[in-house]
Amino acid sequence: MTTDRTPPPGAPLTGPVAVSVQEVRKRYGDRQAVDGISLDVQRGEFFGLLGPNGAGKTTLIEIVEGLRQADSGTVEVLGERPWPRNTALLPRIGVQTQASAFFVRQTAREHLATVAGLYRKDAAAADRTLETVALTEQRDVLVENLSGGQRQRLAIASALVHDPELIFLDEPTAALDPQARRDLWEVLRALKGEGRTIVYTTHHLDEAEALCDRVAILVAGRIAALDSPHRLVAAAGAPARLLVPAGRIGVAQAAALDGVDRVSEQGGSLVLETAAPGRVLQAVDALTGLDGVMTRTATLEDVYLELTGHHHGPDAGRTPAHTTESPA
Ligand SMILES: Nc1ncnc2c1ncn2[C@@H]1O[C@H](COP(=O)(O)OP(=O)(O)OP(=O)(O)O)[C@@H](O)[C@H]1O
Repeated sequence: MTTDRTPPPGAPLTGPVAVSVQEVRKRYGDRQAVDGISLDVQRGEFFGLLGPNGAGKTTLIEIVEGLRQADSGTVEVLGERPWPRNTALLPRIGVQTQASAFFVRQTAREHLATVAGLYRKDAAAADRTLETVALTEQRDVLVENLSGGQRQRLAIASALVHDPELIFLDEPTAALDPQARRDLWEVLRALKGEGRTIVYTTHHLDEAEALCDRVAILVAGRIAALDSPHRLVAAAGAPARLLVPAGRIGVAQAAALDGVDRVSEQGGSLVLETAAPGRVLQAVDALTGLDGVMTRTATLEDVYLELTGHHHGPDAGRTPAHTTESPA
């Protein structure tokens, strides 16, 4: 049984478990791809699996999906063992992969109706799912003529058309332009809103932060962190940065402000690092006013880079991709 264990950090205190992974290991030759991973995914949860290339995400997911056999450990999916290959699970799970295959000479609707037929679902299920992923307008467009974003949505629709309880999505927003990515986020949020459990692999940390209830960060086959993005960021205790346009206050003056830990000059701004942004903002306000002053707070990407060893020092947070910016 999986329900009598202490819930993982950030998880609801009670609640049914969709996926339970206990001490799972998988070795390829001398490469320990998965090295004793334990985690639970709650039903209805949007769970992110993050980690650098080669961290073991795909191997773990494929073990959970029943596509690979673990060397040791136990896995339960919707209360069942996925290995040996458990066909009773197939109608209950949906899988979208980077290698999702399409019937390219069919229209979007024909393609989806074909997939629906494989699960003994009717064409109405295809129409409903096209609506869910906002592809109704493109229903009569040949798959080969769909844009990249539309194809990604069709791949998700193909994983959804049989109405699964649990969905595995592998980098569904890879190669999408920013607007298409944001549009897809709305589709994914709607899926969660329907109560489905989603296991989500991505290299986009902003996306994980925006969508996931909890994330596991894998490093070299082990879990380096597992919690809600918010709690991971808060626990990391990374400093906030206040950016004051250059020339408004001097470096020494800024360094002397109560609560300022470090001051540097970067790209036309004076950057004040602090663990007490409220206090420092007040002090800056009193000195020069807050016009043009920006704050940058730590993000999940900062936590990730710290854990995965790719943090390039205190300036890393200056890159917009690493930070959220908001007017002070
Ligand atoms: N079939 C295989 N045979 C041998 N080694 C493998 C096999 N599959 C994966 N590996 C190795 O196991 C390790 C984990 O790979 P895995 O694909 O699970 O990582 P990943 O986190 O999904 O990476 P990515 O983000 O690049 O998809 C890597 O070192 C990989 O080279």
